[in-house]
Parts: sequence; structure tokens; C-alpha cells
Amino acid sequence: MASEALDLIARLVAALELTPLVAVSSIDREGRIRFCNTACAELSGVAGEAALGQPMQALFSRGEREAEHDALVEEAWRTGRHSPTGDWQVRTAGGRELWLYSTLVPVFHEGTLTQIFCMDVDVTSRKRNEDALAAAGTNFRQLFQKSDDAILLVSGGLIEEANPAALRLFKCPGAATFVGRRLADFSPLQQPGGALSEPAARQLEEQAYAQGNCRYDWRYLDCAGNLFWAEVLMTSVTLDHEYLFYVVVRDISERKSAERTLYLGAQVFENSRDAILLTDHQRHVISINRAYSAITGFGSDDMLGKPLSVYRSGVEDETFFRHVWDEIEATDHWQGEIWSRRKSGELFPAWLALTAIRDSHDQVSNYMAIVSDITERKRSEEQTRHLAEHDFLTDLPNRVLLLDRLSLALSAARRKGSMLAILFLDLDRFKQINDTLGHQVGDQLLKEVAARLLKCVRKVDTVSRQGGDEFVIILADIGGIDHAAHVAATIRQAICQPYGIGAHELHVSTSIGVAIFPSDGDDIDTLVKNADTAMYHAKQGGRNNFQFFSAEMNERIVERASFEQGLRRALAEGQFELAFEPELDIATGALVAAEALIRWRHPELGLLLPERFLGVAEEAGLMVPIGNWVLREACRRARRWMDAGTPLVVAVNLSPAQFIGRDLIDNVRDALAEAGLEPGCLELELTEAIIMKGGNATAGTLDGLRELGVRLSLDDFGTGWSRLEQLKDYPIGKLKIAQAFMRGGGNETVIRTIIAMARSLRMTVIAEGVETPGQLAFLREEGCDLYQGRQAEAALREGGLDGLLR
Ligand SMILES: Nc1nc2c(ncn2[C@@H]2O[C@H](COP(=O)(O)OP(=O)(O)OP(=O)(O)O)[C@@H](O)[C@H]2O)c(=O)[nH]1
Repeated sequence: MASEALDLIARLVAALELTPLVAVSSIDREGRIRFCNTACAELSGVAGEAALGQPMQALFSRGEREAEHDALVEEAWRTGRHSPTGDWQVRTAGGRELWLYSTLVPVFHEGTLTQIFCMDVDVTSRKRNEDALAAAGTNFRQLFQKSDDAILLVSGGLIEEANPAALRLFKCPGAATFVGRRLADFSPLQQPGGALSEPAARQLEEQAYAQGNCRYDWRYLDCAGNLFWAEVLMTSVTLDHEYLFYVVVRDISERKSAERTLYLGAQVFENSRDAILLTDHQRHVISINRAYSAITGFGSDDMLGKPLSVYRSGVEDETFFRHVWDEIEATDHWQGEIWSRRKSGELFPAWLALTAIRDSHDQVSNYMAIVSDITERKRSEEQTRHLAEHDFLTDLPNRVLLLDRLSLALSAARRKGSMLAILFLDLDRFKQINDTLGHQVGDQLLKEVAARLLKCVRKVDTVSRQGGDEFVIILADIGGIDHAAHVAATIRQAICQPYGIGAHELHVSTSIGVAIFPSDGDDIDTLVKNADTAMYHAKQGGRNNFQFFSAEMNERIVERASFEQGLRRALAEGQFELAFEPELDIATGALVAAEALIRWRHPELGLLLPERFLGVAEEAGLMVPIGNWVLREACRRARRWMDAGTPLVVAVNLSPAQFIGRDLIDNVRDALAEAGLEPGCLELELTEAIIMKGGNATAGTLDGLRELGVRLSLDDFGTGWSRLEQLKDYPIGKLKIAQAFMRGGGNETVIRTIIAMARSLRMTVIAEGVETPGQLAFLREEGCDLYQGRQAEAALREGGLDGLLR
């Protein structure tokens, strides 16, 4: 459609431009000029752009006959019919006197008359000729012979005489061809309106006879067999007492064809379903069609006179449009897809065809843009693509899309040096369900399985159906094989839950094979094949389980699972212990507090430090129960010290899971109550990361803890995000300078700054990991309050107090 319309409009505008004999202009209902072709500009001496928006007198003024012409224009608006043609003496803006042979052509759009086109032919030279003849007083016969117009004399229905101009017009070899024949003999059987030529011609003769004259447009057939349009003025006259018809025939083929092209072009322009916009050669909008307004919401008021570039959507950049115009300059045409914006601001995909239109001098006179809204086409392309890439039953990505995603995920993983996992799933004994309950129930089950799988993975992962009861999942960017194992376990568990399908409660399990990039393969085929192999091992291993492709990974996962199991047992069987690190006052050497540190006395592996097991505990969701055990035990110990007459503050580290958990405040209160400990004897150590992870609830949790009366301190200060001035908003009374600063040398300035600022905020400062007397001396010098570490333990031993904390 776009290309057809493009072609027609281009021809229309070119036809108007290339009709040098007919000056064409158009006016709207306000009488303002809307169009003016090159011939019109040349004849009137007013440039096309200067004429736009002016009244029509700006082109030609008609002197005393102005009112008569205005009446004709009004008549054309009122009746919607062509005005009768006539000769008009006019004066151009430049003062030239001309004779124009003019007609007015109304142009309808959708039944509404929107413009009137004025078609003018310059007949000045002919008029001068006529006037000269008249002035010379020459008789009628001389005029007959010399006239540029074809003149025929008809008597009794038969042609009696034809002048030389008539012989030329009808391409007749001699007058004998005319004489004795009827005018109807030089007409086709039918006129374009459908009427039969002969009766129509007779009727017009009768009219001329009755009214004295009659003017009409007629289609003739010349002696060479060519049809042409003519305007006929038939006058009934008396010559030598005889009644005759004096018939003047003027060839108006050119005007007719211009009218026709104009009419057709206007129809195409207005009725096109594509939005069409015309600009002048400076790319300023001069016309838009109805579809343009319907599609974009912009009306003539918004568009006319504005540069085309104003209507860019903003999606494509300057370089893009520079390329477009470069191509138009080179080839007169560009087409392609762009983003367009409606008046409402909404973006839509459009197909834009831009064409340069050249005038008779081969200069670009206009540009035409055709904009097709391709939203629907895009949508259906999208739908087609979706169908091609998705499984019809579950709507999951199919094999095609899986391979595509896998190849993207692999290049990303290669680039980032990260790991990814491929999980190959096959339902166990699915055939039985099909065989016993039917295919349809099987289908429902597959759909439900698909939905459950989607719930087990993140957005970045891909779940696909390979066909049958097989699914393949890509886990992108995994931190380690534990992540893959965790997802596989979650999926196995989710698939095992009962399904309610119709009246049936169904159970199904799945066997899963896992392959890891890069260790189990470097390319798609190998990874999928290895995941399939691992799945086969899972089936062999009794189904309803998952297996890694590599034996070593399977071992590691088994080991980890048993370690996790062991942690749960440790809680139940009391295998955890607390060790205490003393915190000493630097000025007095007094023991003021002790930090509780967890240990696991493993039945086989011996005493384990927290680094060995807290990571697994965290992933297994055991941090809250373990943290609570530490809280209770620490409070109990602090109570014992008090009872022994050596009251000490006990410091307990909080994990992020505990801090985020809803029950923290209750748990702390319970631990204090259970041990009968004063809240002031318990100090909770937080890290900057914990406070950050707490989000909006942080301030509330900290206030709740302060209300309980426990002390709060900030561990590892200096390594995280916090600045001291932010901390003053929190009820934190103590800062621990991160051990890292003590360990490495050259951090004196940092330590000094932290101490000074903490003091200005009236916070207690403690240094961790103090190893040497030199470090202690430096801290004392700087006014640090407390210290901890090997140096503190040695001081405790020296004072014979080390037994206190066992
Ligand atoms: N309902 C349904 N069944 C399907 C579809 N495509 C394949 N199947 C059936 O799924 C079953 C797949 O069986 P298998 O995976 O070979 O074997 P299984 O019974 O699951 O046993 P194991 O895989 O060895 O545990 C076959 O019976 C297929 O006919 C489907 O689109 N809808």
C-alpha cells in the first residue's frame, strides 16, 4: 500500500509541476492559497512559498471583475461543481497585464469539499490577435479563417464548413473530410459520463438553438483515431438569412488530464490508509492527509509550516537522520523502520518512506513522507516468533530458544569468568500416568510441573521444555556448585509435592542431572550431553534424586550434606562451646568485658573454629538457632561471673540473619530473663554490613534493643560504608577499630582519626588484635579506651586472672 500510494502521489505532484501550460493553484475555505505549482509561480511572478497562506488576489487581480470572480468561487463552494470556463483579463503582482483562460475545480475529500483548484492557461497572445482583428474591422469570414480556435459551421445537422484550425485539430487531410458529415461522426460512441454521443449532441444543439448558445466539454475522435477533450461553444447565428450553428472547438486535453491527475492524486492522498505528509524543499510541512492526523493525532494546526525534524520521536539519534538524508540526497529515496511518537506522547513502530520530488528543472521541489503504523505487524511478528520459540503445551522456551539463551549465557560466563549450571530433568515413570489416566491428564501434569519449575529459579535463569517429560534449566552466573545443588534439591522437593488434577491426586518425582560450565564442558553440546548423562545416573541411582556429572562434585555435595546434617546434630546434642576473649582497659589494665566466640567440638574432626562451619550454617538457615544458643549461653556465663563476684560485660556477635529476623528483641529479652542477667551486662556486636542489610527497619530494631537496656557496639569499624557522623544517629556506644588496621603497619593516621572522632562523639573505642607492647603503647598515647588480642591475654595471664574466663 505504502509503495503504491507513494508512486501515485509522486506522479501527481510531478504532473502538476511538469504542466507548464497550466498554472495550478488551490485555495481553502478561508480563501487562503494552499498550493501553487511552478507554472503558476512563473506566470504570476510570485514564488510558491511566498504565495502560501495569501488570498488568491495575491497571484492575479481581476480589477473591476473581481466581484464577479468572487461570486464564481462562492458558487463553486456552494454547488461543488466546476465553474464555467472563461477568459479573464488580469494583472499580476509585478504589473503584467495578461489574459487567462480559467476554470475552478472543486476537490472533495470523503464527501467534504475542502479545496478549490484554479487552473489558468495564458491566452494573452491569442487575445491580442483577436483584438487586433476586431480593431481592423475585418469581417467575420476573415476571423473564421485566421482564428487559432477550430471553427465549424453546421447547417441542418451537417457540417458545411471547417476552418484551417479545425482541420489541424481534427487531423483532417482536407475540408472534404468534414463537409456533409455530422459532428457526432467525430465522437466516440459514448461520452466518458456514459451518455451515447449522438442523442447527447442532438440535445445540446437543441439547447443552443433555444438559448442562442451553449457551452460544454466534449470528447472527440480525430481522423487519426485519437480521442481528445475539447471545450465547445456552440452559437446559433444567422448568416445570409440562414440559421446556422457556429461551433468553436478548443482542445482542452491538457487541462483535462491535469484535472484528472489532480483529482486522482487528491483522492489517493486523502483516502490513503497510510499517513502522508508533504514538505517544501526546505523540509517544512505544507500538507498532511487525514490518515496522518488519525494515526499521529497531529492536525494541520500542529504541523503546517513546521520543520519536519520537530516531529522526531527522540529514539533515533542525529547520526541516524544524517544517514537518512544523505541517502535521500544520493538516491531521492529512503525507507526503513523508525520509532514515531503520537501527539499523546505514545511511541509506535513505523515504516517510513521518504521521497524527494523534483520539478521540471530537476530541482527538488518537495519531499513526501509516508508513515505506516506497523504496531500490529510487529505484534504479529512477535507472536509468530513466540510460537516458534516456545513449547505449545507449557509456553516454556523450547529447544530452539534454549540453545540461543545457552549460547548467550555461555559467552557472558566466559567474559565474566563465572560459572553456570545446566540441569537436565526427566520425570520418573511419567509413562504410567499417561497409560493409566490418559494423555490429557499427563498434559495437565506437565503444565503444573512447568509452573513449579519456574517458581524454583530466578528471573535470569531459563526453564525450557525439550519435549516429552524432559526439561532443561540454565542457571546463569552461579556462585558455586552449592548453588546448583541447592536449586536441584529445591526442584526435586517441589516436584514431589502432590498434584490435584481433576479428581485425581497425583504424585510424580524427577531425576535431575547437573553439568557445570566450565568444569564439565566448554560448549553447548557437551554440557547438555553431560547433564543428560548425569540425569541417566540419577535414574540408575533409584530416581527422585539429582547427580552431578563429575564424580568429584558429587562427593563434595555429599560431604557438604553430611556436614549440614552434623551441624543440626551439634545443636541438638550440645556440641557447641564458647571461648572468651578479654577486653582490657588501657589506662588501668582492668578486665572490663569478654567477647564470646563460638567453637564446634566435632565428634570426628575435633575443635572447629567458626570460619569452618558458619558459611554452611548460613546457607542451611541455621544462623538464628545457633545465634540464639550463643546468646543464651553467653548470658548464663556472665551471670556466673557476677555470682562469683567478678561482674563482666559479655559481648556477643550478631549475624545478619538474626538482625533481620523478627524475633531478635524477644530472643534477647528471653536470654537475659532466663539467665537473670542485667541488660547492661550484655553487649551486642553489629557490623556495618548488618546495619545496611537491615534496611528501613534498622533504626527501629536498634531503638528496641536500646530500650531493653543492652549495650550496642560496632565491630570492624573502618572497613565499611559508615562515616562517624552517620553513626551518631544510632544508639551505638562503642566502636571496634577493625583488626586489619592493627595488623598491617602504616595505619597510624587512620587509627588516630577514628579514636579522635569517636571521642568527640563520646563513644568508647576499642582496638582488636593488639599483638605487641609497641602497639599498646601507641594506643595508650592516642587515648584509646580498651584493647583486645594476644597482648590482652598475656596481661591477663600475668595478673593471674586467666582462669576467670574459662
Ligand atoms: N501427556 C503427554 N505425554 C507425553 C508428551 N510427550 C511425550 N509424552 C509421553 O511421555 C512419556 C515419556 O516417557 P519416558 O521418559 O521415556 O519414560 P518414563 O515413563 O518417564 O520413565 P523414566 O523416564 O524411565 O523414569 C512417554 O510415554 C511419551 O509418550 C506430551 O506432550 N504430553
